[in-house]
Amino acid sequence: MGDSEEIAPAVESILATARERGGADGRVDVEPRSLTDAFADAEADGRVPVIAEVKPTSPTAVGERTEDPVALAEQMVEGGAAALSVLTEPEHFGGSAATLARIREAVDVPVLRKDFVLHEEQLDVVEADVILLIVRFLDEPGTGDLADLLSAARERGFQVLVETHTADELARAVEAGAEIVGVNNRDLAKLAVDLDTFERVAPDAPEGVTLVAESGIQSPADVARMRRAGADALLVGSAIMDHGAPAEETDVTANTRRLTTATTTHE
Ligand SMILES: O=P(O)(O)OC[C@@H](O)[C@@H](O)c1c[nH]c2ccccc12
Repeated sequence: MGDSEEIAPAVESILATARERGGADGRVDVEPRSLTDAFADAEADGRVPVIAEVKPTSPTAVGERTEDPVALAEQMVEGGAAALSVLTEPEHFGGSAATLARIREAVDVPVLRKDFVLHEEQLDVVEADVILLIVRFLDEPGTGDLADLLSAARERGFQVLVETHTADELARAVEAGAEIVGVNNRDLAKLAVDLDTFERVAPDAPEGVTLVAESGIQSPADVARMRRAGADALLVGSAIMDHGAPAEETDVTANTRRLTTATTTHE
C-alpha cells in the first residue's frame, strides 16, 4: 500500500468491493462547473470555501441520516457551501450514483463524486464536476496507474481532487500532474483523525496547487487552524451531517453556516 502499514479491516473491505465493482459501457462527457471558480466566488463573498459532504453513513459514523439527500444538499448550499461532495459507494457509505445525479440536477454548485475509483471504466458510472482519486490505493498490483487515471478523468471533462495523506503521497500526486490536492487528516490505516496531518504535509505543496484539508474538521476553530496552515478549501462531512443526532435536532444549514462563516482568528 505504498507503505508497510496495515490497512484497517473496514477499509480493506471497502477496497475489496471496489476492486470488484464494474464500470459503465459508455463513456461520460462532462461539462464541469469550475471548482476553483466556486472557491474564488465564496472568498469574494466573504465565505470560507467549504465542500460539504452528503454522506448518509460511514464506517466511523455513529448513526445514519435517512432524510432525502437532495434536501440535505440544498440545505448545505443554503448554509454557504461552495461545492458538494456526494458519496457514491453503496455498501459502506450508503451512497449511490443516482443520488449524485439527482443532487447535481438540483443545485448549481460543483459536485464531487466521492468513491474508490480504481479502474478507468469506473469513471463512467455517473457525470460529476470533480472526481476523487486516492493516491494510497493506486499504482498497486490490480489497480490503475495514478497518472493514467488522472488523464483518463480529464479526457472525460472531470476536474480531479487527488487525495494524499503523507509527504510522499503529495510528491506522487504533484509528479502525476495533480492541480487540486486533498490532504486527508484521517489515516486510512487506523481510521484515526489528526489535524496535524494537514499542518505537516501542506507546506510541501508547490505554489499554484489548490489545497483542500479533508476530514475531522468539527468547529470554527478547526476551520481557522486549517486555513492558517494554508488550506484553500475544506472538505467536511460528519460535523455537518451530525449522524448521531435525531433529524428534528439537526440543522444542516446552520451546521454548514457555522463553518463557512468562521474567521482565521476563531479559537
Ligand atoms: O466526515 P469528515 O471527518 O468531515 O470527513 C469528510 C471526508 O473528508 C471523508 O469522508 C473522506 C475523505 N476521504 C475519503 C475517501 C473515501 C471516503 C470518505 C472520505
